[in-house]
This record gives sequence, C-alpha cells and structure tokens, in this order.
Amino acid sequence: MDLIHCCVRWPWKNFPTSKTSLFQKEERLRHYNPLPLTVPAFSNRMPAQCVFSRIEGKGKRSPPPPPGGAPAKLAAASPVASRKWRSSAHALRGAPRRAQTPGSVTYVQSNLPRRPVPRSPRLRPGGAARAPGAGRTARSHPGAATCPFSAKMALASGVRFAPRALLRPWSSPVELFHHDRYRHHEPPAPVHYEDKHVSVVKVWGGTEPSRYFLITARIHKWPSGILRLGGINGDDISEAPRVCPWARRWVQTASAGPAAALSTGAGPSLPLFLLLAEWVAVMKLRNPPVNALSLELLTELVISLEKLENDKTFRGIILTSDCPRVFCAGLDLTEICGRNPAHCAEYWKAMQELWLRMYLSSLVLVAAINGACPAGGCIIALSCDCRVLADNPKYRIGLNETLLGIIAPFWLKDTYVNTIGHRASEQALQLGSLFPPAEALQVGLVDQVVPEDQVQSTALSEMARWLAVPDHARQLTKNMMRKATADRLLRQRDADTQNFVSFVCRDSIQKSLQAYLEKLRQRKG
Ligand SMILES: CCCCC/C=C\C/C=C\CC/C=C/CC(=O)SCCNC(=O)CCNC(=O)[C@H](O)C(C)(C)COP(=O)(O)OP(=O)(O)OC[C@H]1O[C@@H](n2cnc3c(N)ncnc32)[C@H](O)[C@@H]1OP(=O)(O)O
Repeated sequence: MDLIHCCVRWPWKNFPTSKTSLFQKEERLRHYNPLPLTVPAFSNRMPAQCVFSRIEGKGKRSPPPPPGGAPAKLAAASPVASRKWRSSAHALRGAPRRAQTPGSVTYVQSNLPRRPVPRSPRLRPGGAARAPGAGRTARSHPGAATCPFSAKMALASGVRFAPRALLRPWSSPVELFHHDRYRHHEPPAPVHYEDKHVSVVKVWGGTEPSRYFLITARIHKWPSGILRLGGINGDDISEAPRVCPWARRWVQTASAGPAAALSTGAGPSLPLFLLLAEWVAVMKLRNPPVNALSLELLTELVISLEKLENDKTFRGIILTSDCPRVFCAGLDLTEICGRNPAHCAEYWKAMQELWLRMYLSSLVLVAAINGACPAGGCIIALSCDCRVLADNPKYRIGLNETLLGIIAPFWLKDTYVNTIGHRASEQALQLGSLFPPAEALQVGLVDQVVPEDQVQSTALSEMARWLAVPDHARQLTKNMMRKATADRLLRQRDADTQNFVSFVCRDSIQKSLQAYLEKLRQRKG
C-alpha cells in the first residue's frame, strides 16, 4: 500500500466559521494593530500558510525544515510521504524564512479604519464592479506601500473591506473571491488581476461547490511567461503531487531566473504568492494481483488509518487501487482456507477492526473504485463516505458471499442495508449479486459512475464537496448515522469472531472455499 499526499487547496480549515469568532477576530485586529505582522509560524497543522508577501532586497539561504512536528509524524506514517512533505515544506518555508530577515519583508497590510466596516467581505469578480468605499478602505500601510500588488489586486477585485482580507495572513483576495462565490452558490468565474509585477491571468474554479482551483499567473519580465502557481482542478490525481512541488519549482525557477536577484541581493524584488495547502491522503491498495485483504494488508490499513486520523493535518483520504482492473477482491481466501482456528480468529479481528475504523472514521473517506469490487472489497467501499466507480462493465460491485457458500455476517449485512435499503439488500445478498456500474448506480451502491480516466479527478471533486462542510458538524452527523451499526458489532465482537471461526473451520465450508479458490485458479488458465 502506498500513501501519496497531495494538496487540496483548502483555506477554510482555520477560517473562523462562526460569526462570533470572525467578529472577535476583526475587533481584535481593529484595535490592536501590531506592525509589522509576524511571519506566521510554520505549524504542523498548516504545512503552508497562504502568505501574501513580498521579498525585498537581500535574502538569505533558506534554513533546513524544522525538526520534529509533522515531518516526524509523516516519517512514521510513510517515508514517501515524509520525503514529499519535506521537499515541499522546504520550498514553502524558503520564502517566508528569507522574508524573516529584518526589514526584508513587508506583509501586505492596510491601515485599519476606525469606522465600522461591513462584516461580510464581498468580492466582485471582474474588477469592474468595485464595491463602494473599496478605494477608501483598502489603503496600504506605509510599510506595505512598496508592495502595491496586493492592494491593487484587492481593489481590482472589488474587495469591500480589503484591510481585513489582507490582514489574515492565510487569506488573499483570490481566496475571498472563492469563499464568497461559494457562499452564494454561484458558479465560479475567471477573474483578472493586474499589477506591474504579476497578473493573475485566471482563477479556475472547480465546478461548484468545490473550491480548489488553479491560478495561472504571468510574471512580467519573467522568461518562462505563464507560470502555474498551484491547484489541481481537473487534474488527474496522479498529478496531484505536483501541487506541492509547484512551490519548489517556483522557488527554484526564482533562483535561476531574473529573481536570482533574490539570492544575490541585486535586482528587482518579486512578489511571492504562496498558497495554503491542506492535505488529503491518497491510499493506494497494492497487494497484487487482486488486492486480496491479507492479514498484512489489513494491519497496514488499520495502522495507516490510525496515523492519518491522529495527524490533524489530514481531513480526508481517497482510497483507490494500484492493481489494474481490481479495486479489492475481498477477503484473502488463502487466509481462511486450511488455516488453524487461531489464525482465522486473528484474521477476522483484523477485518472487524478495519471496518470499525473506516466506518466511524472522522476523516472523509472517498473510494475511487477503479476495478472489480466484490465482497470484502465492496465492504471497504461501503465503509467510505462516498463512492466513485469507473464505468467498465467488468468492474462489478456487491456482496457475493452466498455464491461461495458462505454468509455475510450481520455487520456486513447492516452496512449493505444502510446503503441500499432493506429490500434491495435482501435480494442482492441472497442472490450474491455483483452489480455492473449502471445498476450499482441505480441501486445506490455507488454515488457516481464516470469514465475510467475520470475516477480520480471525480473522487477529488467529491472530496472537496465533503470537505466543504465544517468538520465537527459532518463528523457528529456521521457518527449519529453510523454509531448504532458499529455499536452492534462492538457489543458482540467476540461472539462474532467465534461464529466466524466455527463457521469457516467447518469441513463443508473449507471444502467449498477450496473449490472456489480452485475455480478461480483454473479460470485463469
Ligand atoms: C449462521 C452462521 C453465520 C456465521 C457468519 C459468520 C461469519 C461469516 C463467514 C464468512 C464471511 C466471510 C465474508 C467474506 C467476504 C469476502 O470477501 S469473501 C471473498 C470473496 N471474493 C471473491 O469472490 C472474489 C474472487 N475473485 C474474483 O472474482 C477475481 O479474482 C477478480 C477479483 C474479479 C479479479 O479477476 P482477474 O481475472 O483479474 O484475476 P483472477 O481471477 O485471474 O485472479 C488472480 C489470482 O488471484 C487469486 N484470487 C482472486 N481472488 C482472491 C481472493 N479473494 N483471495 C485469494 N486469492 C484470490 C486467484 O486465485 C488468482 O490466483 P493465481 O491463479 O494463483 O494467480
């Protein structure tokens, strides 16, 4: 199994959601206006703050990433993830750290007006419809006067209350544009910002209500012309890891291009545009040939889930397969065929544990089902919050236990019933139905069926949709919906294990499992 971490542009996590907190924040900022704002600490929670800053004059080489914290946690979770984190973190850290050289950075910050200001910042895209008073309120602080970029952008976009927008170090007019759009459920539209240093050529919104987007910008006098600053809209997930490295690339380009000035201290300074990154883990099941749930894979999954749950950097996991044509073949029959009862018991406990963790996970789990998904594979998918299935008639999904001569335990049945209802489950379970995509969609087993090459990007869009909901409300609701089902297993876990062991260890069941495995092997030949 592989963990790949990608950034989803997600600025809301630390955004004050309640009116009170937003108001308090504003009040605090209005009366206490320390200048310059301190460079935000590089925290575990937010690997990259959206900093709207400008580097001026001499810069120092960026220091190494901090010890401990998120890198250490990630290192424990996955060396790959850790490497990726470190490289991106390093890149993202580079600029703000350089900026910490006294006097070398100016946070874009405006004089805060003493007069009351509208509480809800509204942005009007296109720049034409400037909000009344925007010109008066969006004056920059003298320290920021050398950086007209942000103020101009804010003005062009018609920010009603630019100072507040600019004071939030993780915010920018571009983000606010999207927040606002989102709140008003309007489709995103391209915007255009101009500055003598940078034009943000286009902000590509995801289809509403997703809010990740990419920004294309032109850095004037920049040899490479248009530069993609970040975003993943419409990209295949396999490209998602590029989202973080954009910052690294940008910084690298910066030191190679005209902005070599940054390191030499000569030449013009350039605005630096860092985007907030939050993290969605992409878990790829990789247990060839068919991702059968071996004891090892189950254990890996449980451990990874626990680590991701505990690492508050993550809000969601996209679960998909690295094996061609198969999402997950369900229980590894070799783990319960010809094995002793103790092994079967250990195996079943691991299966229970995985289901419990997934079913009650506080993270958003999206299954990107890019292959066949029978039996236990279907249960893995049903434990997620949302399922996107590739439109291929060979990729069938369902609980086919009866066809193997075995019986789905009550909690598998409950999961099925909770998803597709009682009557449909009754029929499908008895018949051991495996549904092709169109039927799976019709019966409600999956939420979307899309062409195979769009499974990952659709999963990402779905993820954005689910992450749009405040975590606490979504988590409590999930718990409310699922707890009773999970509790039922928790109450009878030992009995369920005993049932399983005594059932699969019966001679007759062992024989039918053997015969089934044999059939699978022969089918290949
Ligand atoms: C009243 C008392 C009640 C008590 C109740 C208590 C407990 C209940 C008891 C039991 C409940 C158990 C719940 C079970 C849920 C399950 O998950 S059972 C597993 C069901 N899985 C399947 O049926 C899937 C079978 N596989 C396939 O259909 C196909 O392999 C595939 C996934 C569609 C892929 O097809 P493809 O053509 O690509 O591959 P091959 O078929 O050629 O297979 C390649 C290779 O892999 C082996 N293999 C396939 N599936 C499994 C598997 N599940 N486990 C182990 N090995 C598998 C296959 O044999 C081939 O092997 P090779 O020839 O050696 O290469």
